[in-house]
Amino acid sequence: MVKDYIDTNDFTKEELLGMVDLAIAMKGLIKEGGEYPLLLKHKTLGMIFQQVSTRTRISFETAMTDLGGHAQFFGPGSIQLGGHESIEDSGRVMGSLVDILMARVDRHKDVVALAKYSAAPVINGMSEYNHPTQELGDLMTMIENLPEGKKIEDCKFAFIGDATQTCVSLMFICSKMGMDFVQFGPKGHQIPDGALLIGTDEERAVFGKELMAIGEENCKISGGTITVSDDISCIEGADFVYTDVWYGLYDEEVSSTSYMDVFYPKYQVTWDLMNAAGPDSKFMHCLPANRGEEVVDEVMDDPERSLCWDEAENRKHSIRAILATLCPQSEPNPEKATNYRATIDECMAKLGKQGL
Ligand SMILES: NC(=O)NCCC[C@H](N)C(=O)O
Repeated sequence: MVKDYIDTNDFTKEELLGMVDLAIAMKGLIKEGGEYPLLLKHKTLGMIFQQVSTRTRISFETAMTDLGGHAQFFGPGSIQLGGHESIEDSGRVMGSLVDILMARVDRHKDVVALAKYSAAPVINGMSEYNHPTQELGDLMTMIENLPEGKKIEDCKFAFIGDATQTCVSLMFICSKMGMDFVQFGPKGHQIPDGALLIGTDEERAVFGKELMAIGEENCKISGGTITVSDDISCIEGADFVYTDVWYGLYDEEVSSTSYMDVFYPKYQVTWDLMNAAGPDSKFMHCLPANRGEEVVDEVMDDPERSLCWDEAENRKHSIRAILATLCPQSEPNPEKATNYRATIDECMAKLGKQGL
């Protein structure tokens, strides 16, 4: 398995499903009152955030505590990546000070560089390109809520609205799993347009084609399909209907047109839209939501068909599994440590204190 969790395309379908199995098992163990699985006792996670975060930060920090470890928070502005210290140097230094790192970055290339130079594994906590920890949590939520008689590869997934990094990420994981993925969104904001990515229209269009090519490669192996359309009939039969904000963390850099004019009302998730997918379709959202914009309250708060609260909780459960999978564990070796223990005892005795 690769060292870092930067992109789910670096993992096989089986490896990703293995992490979901681990996540569901640890969630069950803790919920049933079993002991916390202290798999990362004394391990430290360094968390770098160049963008704000609620779910991701809390999930990582809580997950480390649950596993017996500790998390350090470096908020926006507190650590430079490529400022007065180069990313190479920060990666080398931080990777030697902690056991595992996560970073939510302004630019995807920075989390890639961090991983290259850090000896410790690096987890991508979201970039302008993708959001792989959200992917695993969402896969877990779908697996826990499969329609009766269906396997994950039998399911259809409809993403409504803008081709955000969350949308692109869901295209990656759905195509990896062999699902039918649909983006129902307006032209100019579809995945092949590279809508959320930074750059000129031409650069984004080239990048959008590359994104589609990655998904299509996944489909060749998995048997999945990818459809992008501005015709609502494309969402018919969807088991999961997902949306994200129309104006997110990275849009300030690229968008000046009114997003309401582009998306409202056609791409708002209402009961009519949910029922156009099917009477039993389930609603999902990575959150935070702009209620009354991309989704109406009645859908988001529906106790039967909205999964978005379970989905938010599953961020923690899935991140626990990612950490347990990637963070190196220490093998205690009492015999080898004997000399060091004797020296420590001597030093402590000189200080008039108790040794080990
Ligand atoms: N659940 C999350 O981590 N949400 C992060 C916000 C994603 C949204 N597409 C944004 O860029 O603002």
